[in-house]
Amino acid sequence: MNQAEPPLIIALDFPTPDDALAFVQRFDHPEELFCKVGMELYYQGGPAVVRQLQALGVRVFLDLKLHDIPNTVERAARIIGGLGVALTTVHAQGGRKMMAAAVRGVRAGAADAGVQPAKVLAITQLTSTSPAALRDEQQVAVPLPDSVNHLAQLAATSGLDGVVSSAAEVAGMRPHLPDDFLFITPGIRLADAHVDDQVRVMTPDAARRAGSSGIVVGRPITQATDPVAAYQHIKSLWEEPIHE
Ligand SMILES: O=C(O)c1cc(=O)[nH]c(=O)n1[C@@H]1O[C@H](COP(=O)(O)O)[C@@H](O)[C@H]1O
Repeated sequence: MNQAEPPLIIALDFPTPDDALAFVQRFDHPEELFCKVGMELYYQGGPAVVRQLQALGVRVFLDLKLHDIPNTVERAARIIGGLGVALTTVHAQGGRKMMAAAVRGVRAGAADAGVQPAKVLAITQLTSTSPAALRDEQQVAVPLPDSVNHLAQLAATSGLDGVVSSAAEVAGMRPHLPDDFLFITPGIRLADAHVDDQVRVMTPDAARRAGSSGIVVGRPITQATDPVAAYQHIKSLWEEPIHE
């Protein structure tokens, strides 16, 4: 992957490091991949699985969605910062002080280890959250896109580099945020495909047109009969030139 291109990030939601590494090695050029290590794989494989992927040249998004008091988050983020990953996440709902603490922690850890600091993304509203669940379960009275937009602005003014949301909310947020702010969007499905537990979904090409900076795709690739072909197909849709 040309690193200047907006990335297609594969969510390596596998139960063991062996599964994840075997998956990555199906590709002729693992060094062209950008992969997400989430809770399932990290809780089993720890920092070692991150380092094994990095040794294959894979760029890593370590998605642990930190959400705790600022001191705890800062100390955990310091360890993440030392791993030399490209991206990491915290929950915007932890608030301004917690998000700022995460950025401080990541930067301190990166400086200690002599690596580039990860960009820190805020989770806004999970793509599995429906407007009804936001209203009835979380008791958030504003429409879902307004809540996402509010959390994105809170993240930006807390020093974060971007947000995670559905691609459906990107166009509404962009005008209110800095030009280099990142909009990383999971909840990607091909047209007419099973959405699994996702609610706010978009196709790869619609996400691109909506202004996503990068997409995260898991099961449509990892559970495909031919994952390499599925990756290439989704990548070609994502990278299709936009015709206005
Ligand atoms: O932080 C994330 O990456 C994330 C945020 C979100 O709102 N929704 C979401 O699906 N994700 C992650 O994106 C991936 C989506 O996987 P699939 O639904 O299998 O494509 C999973 O690893 C989720 O943990």
